[in-house]
Amino acid sequence: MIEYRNVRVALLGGGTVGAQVARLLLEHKEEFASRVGASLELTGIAVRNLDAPRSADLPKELFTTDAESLILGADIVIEVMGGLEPARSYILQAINSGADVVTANKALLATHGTELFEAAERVGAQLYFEAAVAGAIPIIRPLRESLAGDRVKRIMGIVNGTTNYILDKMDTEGASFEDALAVATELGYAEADPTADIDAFDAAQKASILASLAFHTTIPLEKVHREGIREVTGKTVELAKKAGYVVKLLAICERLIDPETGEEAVSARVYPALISREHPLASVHKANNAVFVEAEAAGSLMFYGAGAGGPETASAVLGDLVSAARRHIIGGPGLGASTNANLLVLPISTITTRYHVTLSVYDRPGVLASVADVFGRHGVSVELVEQGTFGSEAVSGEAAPTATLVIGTHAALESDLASTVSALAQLDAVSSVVSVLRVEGA
Ligand SMILES: NC(=O)c1ccc[n+]([C@@H]2O[C@H](COP(=O)([O-])OP(=O)(O)OC[C@H]3O[C@@H](n4cnc5c(N)ncnc54)[C@H](O)[C@@H]3O)[C@@H](O)[C@H]2O)c1
Ligand SMILES: N[C@@H](CCO)C(=O)O
Ligand code: NA
Repeated sequence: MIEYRNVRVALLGGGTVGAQVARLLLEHKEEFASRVGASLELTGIAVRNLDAPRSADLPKELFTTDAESLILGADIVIEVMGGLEPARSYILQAINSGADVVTANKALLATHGTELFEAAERVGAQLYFEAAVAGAIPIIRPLRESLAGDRVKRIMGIVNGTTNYILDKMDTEGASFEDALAVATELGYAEADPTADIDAFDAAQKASILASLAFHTTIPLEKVHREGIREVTGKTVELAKKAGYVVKLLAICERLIDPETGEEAVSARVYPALISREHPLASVHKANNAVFVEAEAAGSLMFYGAGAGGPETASAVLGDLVSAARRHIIGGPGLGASTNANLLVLPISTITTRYHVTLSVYDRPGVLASVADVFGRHGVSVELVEQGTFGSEAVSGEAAPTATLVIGTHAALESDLASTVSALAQLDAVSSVVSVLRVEGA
């Protein structure tokens, strides 16, 4: 029997992800030891409530509420607690006491990443975070290592499992937003506060991490344009379906030219968009994620798989743990990531894309002409107009027939589209602007 050296692993968090990390670590102890060349000893699991139900049957004596003592005795600390504090302080404590760190916490990395990476670099500690973006899918390591010798031009993908689950259920089963969210929460996909998913904070955090790695530039969270799926109604999904599209929450990070200076710049943005049903992203169902990466030399790459879930996310955490443990026993500093390209992050107003504007209009003569005139005056070229009459709306106390107009545009500048929409809302013929959705992936 081989006598392995011990690597002490402290686990912070025993929830959806943490319980599965602990289970797999204990179940495959021998395999981990032979793979790493050291025994990975789980020294404890820090939790808030010792008696909370767990998704795995784990030895009671491993649980503690004293995270700080657990960190003190650890070689590697895995943080799967979530939230900004005390996660930030615990990770800093771990780094400063000589431990390496594995985290799944995108909120923390997108908010305090610079501080944590600098702290790790100062002492040569390793900081791994594969689980923070797109769950089980290997995407951090490909960007940080495999593509480090290439120039990434564009990333487009679905990076939030919860919202994909909701939109998919609305599209395929006609489910209500609320019912689909309840199931996604039950299945452990949603964040502790699902607002983070619905309002796309989670996707924006992931876009900030992806763009920073891809473009070697710190992309602060507040520079990521963010729109969530709260406004996406059953009607929006139904109209999209009729027109041959599906609504997906997309994260897009790309290199662009700054129109003002002619210099290279970048954009990072997250919003619900229409994707043709023929596009590969249209067939990303349930809580799966998919990320397309376009690089100068490599060309187009596609990463697909489970974006959320306990065992799935635990797989990414454990992959990081194996890497960290191997390096821990060999010694030497952790992996760095360069951010010295310092590219400017462009505002959303400078982005060009196609749009579908859905209007509810009064069914009167001349409506189409006045709507088309507004688009023309703002320099937005119309590609298609579709009309369907349904419903009626009260005007000055009387019911008046209303029609739905869907106007598809050619590629237009975001700022021109925004002024078009404001002007449309002022037209007498327009009862309301039902939705404005970008069309991506053409
Ligand atoms: N659930 C997923 O599918 C998924 C996927 C990828 C990344 N993540 C990330 O993984 C992390 C954990 O997610 P989760 O779904 O397992 O969360 P969870 O809410 O199910 O579990 C959190 C665990 O951390 C413990 N905890 C929280 N605050 C604590 C504190 N102050 N002291 C001690 N223990 C504390 C809780 O007791 C609980 O055991 C988050 O950062 C999340 O964004 C989750
Ligand atoms: N709440 C996140 C977990 C995975 O990061 C999601 O739904 O994608
Ligand atoms: Na991942």
